[in-house]
Amino acid sequence: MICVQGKKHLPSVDELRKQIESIDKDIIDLIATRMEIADELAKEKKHSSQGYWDTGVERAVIDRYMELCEDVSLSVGEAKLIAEVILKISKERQKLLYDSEPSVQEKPIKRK
Ligand SMILES: O=C(O)C(=O)C[C@]1(C(=O)O)C=C[C@@H](O)C=C1
Repeated sequence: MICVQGKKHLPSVDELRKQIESIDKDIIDLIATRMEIADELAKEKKHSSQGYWDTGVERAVIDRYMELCEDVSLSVGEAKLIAEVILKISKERQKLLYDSEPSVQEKPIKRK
């Protein structure tokens, strides 16, 4: 709620849509940054001969989202759903990268 000259002013539909638009931009920026970091992680895991998916970490990510929702207006189910969608995208990208990025052994040795 916005106060104009001491009077309470209920935001209009347009104002609320503007707020949502701005938040959507932040969400996309943050998710894209998270995906870029997960891409890097996938490359590092491949270079150190680790598998690309880790179900233990995935469980911890979902639990983290479910705990984080306790302080905000999201239900546990909603937070879990968000975590699952993010993990689904992250894992698909990791698999693609893992399958395309050459491993240490496969990388050509640079000779001078
Ligand atoms: O922590 C990792 O090992 C990651 O690769 C990141 C991440 C994630 O996006 O949170 C992605 C795939 C794994 O299965 C688990 C977690």
